[in-house]
Amino acid sequence: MGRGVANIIARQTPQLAPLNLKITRAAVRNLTPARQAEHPDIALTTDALSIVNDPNIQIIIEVLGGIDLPFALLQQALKNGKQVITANKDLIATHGRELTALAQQHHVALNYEAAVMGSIPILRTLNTNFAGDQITALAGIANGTSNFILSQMQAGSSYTEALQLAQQKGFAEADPTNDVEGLDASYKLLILSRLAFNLDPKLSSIQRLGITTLRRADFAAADFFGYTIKPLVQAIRQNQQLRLSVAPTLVPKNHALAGVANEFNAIQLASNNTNSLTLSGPGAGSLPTANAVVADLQAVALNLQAHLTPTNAATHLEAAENLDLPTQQAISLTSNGVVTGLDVATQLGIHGQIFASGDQLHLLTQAVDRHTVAQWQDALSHFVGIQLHHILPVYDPTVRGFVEKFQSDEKKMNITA
Ligand SMILES: NC(=O)C1=CN([C@@H]2O[C@H](COP(=O)(O)OP(=O)(O)OC[C@H]3O[C@@H](n4cnc5c(N)ncnc54)[C@H](OP(=O)(O)O)[C@@H]3O)[C@@H](O)[C@H]2O)C=CC1
Ligand SMILES: N[C@@H](CC=O)C(=O)O
Repeated sequence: MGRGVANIIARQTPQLAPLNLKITRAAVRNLTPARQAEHPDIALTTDALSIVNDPNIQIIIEVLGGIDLPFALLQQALKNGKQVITANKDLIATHGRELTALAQQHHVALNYEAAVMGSIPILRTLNTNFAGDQITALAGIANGTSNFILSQMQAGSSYTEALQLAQQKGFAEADPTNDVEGLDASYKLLILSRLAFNLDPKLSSIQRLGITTLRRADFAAADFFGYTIKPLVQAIRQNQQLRLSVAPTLVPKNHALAGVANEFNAIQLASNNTNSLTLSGPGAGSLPTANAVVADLQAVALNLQAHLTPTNAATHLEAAENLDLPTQQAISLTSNGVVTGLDVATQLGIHGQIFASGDQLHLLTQAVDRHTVAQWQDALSHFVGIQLHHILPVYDPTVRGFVEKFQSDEKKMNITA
């Protein structure tokens, strides 16, 4: 992404030109004469700390990745009075509070729009558009790599092929484990929760499930039940309580989020005044996410020009408690050919629908609480003749304040049907 930022700044658009922005130094891990020759105006170094301590530099943009090194670098940068921009959700989710406090203390900016949902200006929207409103829930797709992989699998690719393509296209993290295990989206959900609800949930309070156990059979079953599968982040607020989840989730086929494909991300906010607001755009990739970094850069540079002291969001956060809401589930199993879906449903007390295809069994269940899901998981892992693949949640937009929009979508479908 660093290259994307440099390319955009070099274009000197009419909005950027008057700001006189110039990249003078950049840190890379592998420095070669050929690489330096590609960027004659930028002094490359492998010593990132020397940039942070350079008195001639006003603004630091961190796009290295990781947690410990950027944390040390950005602490030093803020103490040195530099404006800081980062795209690093791992860092902001983990140490955002300390860094924000440090930025406040030194009267400098700490901006991180690119860290959440790439090109979508969601943090700016949360910071500026809901002053007189209260957000009650949010739902969306926050990881481009997972959405890309699931979209490609639905179109016929294997998981491995799809992941390799996501890596080639620069969507995945250097180590894609965080993408496919839902940790990247969880970090983004923590940051969103702070800005949307002024609450500070713990990473461990997120019900998290990765996409690695999904198979093509799951898409066929979801389709039969009237759904598609999307890597969804969800947050529902009731007073000081939050229900947070990151999981491949069955989304009704007629819902707006079902149509968000490949590396695109989207977010729907439910609030008291606006009911439902949806934003969508590329969530990963060099230029779209660099665009968000440059938007932060413009804001910081305009503040510097106007000698304004920046304000940093989410400084007074309250602890969040866990909320449990009954949710429908989709159970995916392989049978030995003797055990039927009805056997499983009867044994577990499931009232729902069954889809069987060869030895693959899928059950769409009634809404249950977390405790029941855990009991089912335990029972199915000991069930003779059955192999459990996963239990996925089902998205119910009516629970979270998107009621009117969802109903109007349904009416539209009925009229055209
Ligand atoms: N890719 C995307 O779509 C998005 C990424 N992000 C975030 O942006 C950050 C960067 O991601 P991305 O651009 O994909 O990552 P890359 O791995 O492509 O780029 C990281 C850059 O940082 C340099 N670097 C890493 N470690 C060091 C170090 N110790 N000292 C000096 N230079 C170092 C690397 O140098 P070298 O080239 O020599 O290895 C490389 O140029 C991450 O925090 C990521 O989560 C956020 C939104 C979207
Ligand atoms: N790896 C991330 C990049 C952007 O945050 C993703 O796939 O969404």
